[in-house]
Amino acid sequence: MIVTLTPNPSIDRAVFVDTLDRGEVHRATGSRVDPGGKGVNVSRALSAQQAETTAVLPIGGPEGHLLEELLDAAGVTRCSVPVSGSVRMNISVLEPDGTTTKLNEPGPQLSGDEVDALLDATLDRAATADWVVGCGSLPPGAPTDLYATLVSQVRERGGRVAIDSSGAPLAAAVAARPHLIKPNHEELAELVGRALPTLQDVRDAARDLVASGIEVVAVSLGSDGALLVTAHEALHARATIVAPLSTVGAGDCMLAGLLHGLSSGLPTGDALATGVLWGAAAVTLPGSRVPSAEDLHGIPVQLSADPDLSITLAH
Ligand SMILES: Nc1ncnc2c1ncn2[C@@H]1O[C@H](COP(=O)(O)OP(=O)(O)O)[C@@H](O)[C@H]1O
Ligand SMILES: O=P(O)(O)OC[C@H]1O[C@](O)(COP(=O)(O)O)[C@@H](O)[C@@H]1O
Repeated sequence: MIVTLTPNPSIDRAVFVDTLDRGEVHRATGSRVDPGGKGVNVSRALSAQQAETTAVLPIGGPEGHLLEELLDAAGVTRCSVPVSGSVRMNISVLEPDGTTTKLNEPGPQLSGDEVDALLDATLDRAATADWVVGCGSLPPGAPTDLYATLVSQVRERGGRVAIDSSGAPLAAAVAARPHLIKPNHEELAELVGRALPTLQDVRDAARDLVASGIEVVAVSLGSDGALLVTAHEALHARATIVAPLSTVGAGDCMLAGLLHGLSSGLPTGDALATGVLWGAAAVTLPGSRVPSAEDLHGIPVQLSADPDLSITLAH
């Protein structure tokens, strides 16, 4: 069972336009609404593959009601923690060539009691979980060390904990030594404070983090797939998608597949390949739709234990 904590969930509204011109009126060609937030997406991706998961999240305001309805309709088991502010709405503007422009709101102000209630609800479920995962940005009022606290408390209880965040909350969590982190290329560069133009640069940065006490550093690299580094190996996997539709939530699906593989007892390489497959399948789908079992068919994944480290990464 995988428990996700999303301190700052969202309603994700994807709006489709022919081209995006700043300052102009646009007639959208379509739109869709999905439940959102990184941990929510991890739980959605797991549920869509019949894997056991519970999403812990704050719920407040009319957007909170809608989020609960959407999660119930998707069959995602949830633990809602009532809060006084409203869940945010994040907007993605999608152009036909796959270019995605995102507008993420800050989220509601949480009180200290609301933050404590979120942590307690997550830790209550930690005993029965293979993994506890803290994901996404923090809303106003949540302390920067929220994920660091989650890491220490799950560790104290003997559980395994993964973090997918960015900036200061990720840096604080890393100091508490989670078992796994899943930064993307940009988040890893920010974490280590330098540009990482090649796969070797990414491997070296991930190795430093492993040396600091994190067991698994899985770096998602967009169209370049993902690199997973442990004390013993550096594995690379990728899948080619010719016409990506939407990358929103691809990293969350990749993390869901990786954790599902690890908790099912797959060897690390196969777990990575599962993550890359789920991430690649996600980019073939509109908005932040998560892949079903059928969506995973026919996408070949190349896995290498000895990747060409000299390649320059796409971004
Ligand atoms: N253009 C693409 N082609 C193929 N796979 C992709 C593409 N973009 C993303 N992916 C898949 O989705 C995963 C996550 O993408 P990435 O953009 O790195 O994550 P994030 O959403 O966290 O920024 C990648 O590891 C890869 O498996
Ligand atoms: O918590 P953040 O960093 O604002 O991100 C939240 C947004 O990210 C998502 O989880 C999608 O993630 P990515 O596009 O980064 O893969 C959306 O569902 C949500 O709107």
